[in-house]
Amino acid sequence: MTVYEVNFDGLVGPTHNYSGLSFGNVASKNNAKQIANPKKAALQGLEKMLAMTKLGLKQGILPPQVRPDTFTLRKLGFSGSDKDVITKAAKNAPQFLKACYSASSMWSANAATVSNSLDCDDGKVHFTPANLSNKLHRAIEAEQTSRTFKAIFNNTQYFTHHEPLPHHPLLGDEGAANHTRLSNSHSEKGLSLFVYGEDALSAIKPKIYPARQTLAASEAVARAHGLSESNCLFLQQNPNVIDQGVFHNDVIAIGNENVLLYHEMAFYQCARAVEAINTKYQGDKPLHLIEVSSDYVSVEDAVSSYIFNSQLITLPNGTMAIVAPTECQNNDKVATYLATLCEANNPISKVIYFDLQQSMKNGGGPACLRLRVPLNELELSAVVPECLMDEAKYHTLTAWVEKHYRDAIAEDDLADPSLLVESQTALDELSQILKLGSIYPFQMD
Ligand SMILES: N=C(N)NCCC[C@H](NC(=O)CCC(=O)O)C(=O)O
Repeated sequence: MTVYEVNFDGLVGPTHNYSGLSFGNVASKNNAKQIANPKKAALQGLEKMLAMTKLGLKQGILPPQVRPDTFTLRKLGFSGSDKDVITKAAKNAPQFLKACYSASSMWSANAATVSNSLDCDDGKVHFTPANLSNKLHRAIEAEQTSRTFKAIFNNTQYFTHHEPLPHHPLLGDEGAANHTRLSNSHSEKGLSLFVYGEDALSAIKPKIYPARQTLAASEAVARAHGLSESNCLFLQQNPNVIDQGVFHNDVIAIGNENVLLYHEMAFYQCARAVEAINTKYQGDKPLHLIEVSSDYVSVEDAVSSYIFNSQLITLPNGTMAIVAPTECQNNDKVATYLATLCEANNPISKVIYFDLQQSMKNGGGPACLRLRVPLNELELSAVVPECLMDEAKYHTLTAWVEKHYRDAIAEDDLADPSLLVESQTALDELSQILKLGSIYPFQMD
């Protein structure tokens, strides 16, 4: 049966802002305190989703989380009405208020690790929401992510949902941003490549920035999903590139079916890592391991342009395309490299550029904005259909964004309690558009 890679993009939430929350993510730090445009951010994301459907791909939509997260603020000791909670947090702990206001669930590559049912011992699609333990503003996503997935993929005949791993430094899990799958095609068994930032038992670690994904977490996810040893490979990310701002593997490598595009500095002991991939790969189609030398694209250019955070997609005609941010087009070296790549002997035939600047300024490129969910036709028919994109849904959602979103949010706006009311009103309406029922805590009171 054909398996489609269905990209579920995180719809940008109404509180999108730049708070400099992600230590180790260069863009987040550089753009902190700038004025964000949530309306533009959401429309840029929807544009990409619609374009994917026009290319003939299946496209899903993941609703944003509710922000500000007053439930977390209450756990932190702020009490009274919601208005009181926000006012007190703004005055006494602005850093916590910012964490509870982040629209970071848009970066759905970090929402979960998802395994193709062909790879899992029980023949079901497995989901493990990422605990995102390394950053407070992201760690608070896990609970709602679980609820949302259970609502969208709500058929136990096809889908198995695991709990996020426990929050502990040994078990930091950042989801699919550190997982890719190599295979003849999505419709055949594949090799799961898990890339971790650190192993607690080893001294090989970054020195400046945190490694967010641990080996123990990757192993636990593979175990829970029932992946076989012969179909999994655990590789360490090069700690030196983490220290240059490569906070997830998807900022330095991207895979799709029988192609892996990676920077020569991506992996710890890169030559050995590549040998291990070659040895374990079981497909009979040639595996294209495309190494990008620093002579063509430096790590610095990779981080500023996000070339590896492109989506590598298989088009209906069997060739592949790279969906890249316009920052790549604006960097001569990177644009030249991409043009050359399309001419070379590999399945990649074209580059499609998107303006995703609002998300990019927080370190989130095209690949961060989507979670790959491999689904065969039966599994796809079990997904809540309203969560799949088409032209009509695009128009409904753009109208919804135009109605509810602000076009500017600055740091001081976070103290304004009316933003909470606007956000909840918008999401209440969205959960009805997507026919998801009451998935948000404020709807359950
Ligand atoms: N590479 C992938 N898959 N995802 C990118 C996530 C970007 C996100 N940025 C932020 O959370 C910044 C929020 C702020 O600073 O306001 C992060 O660092 O976790």
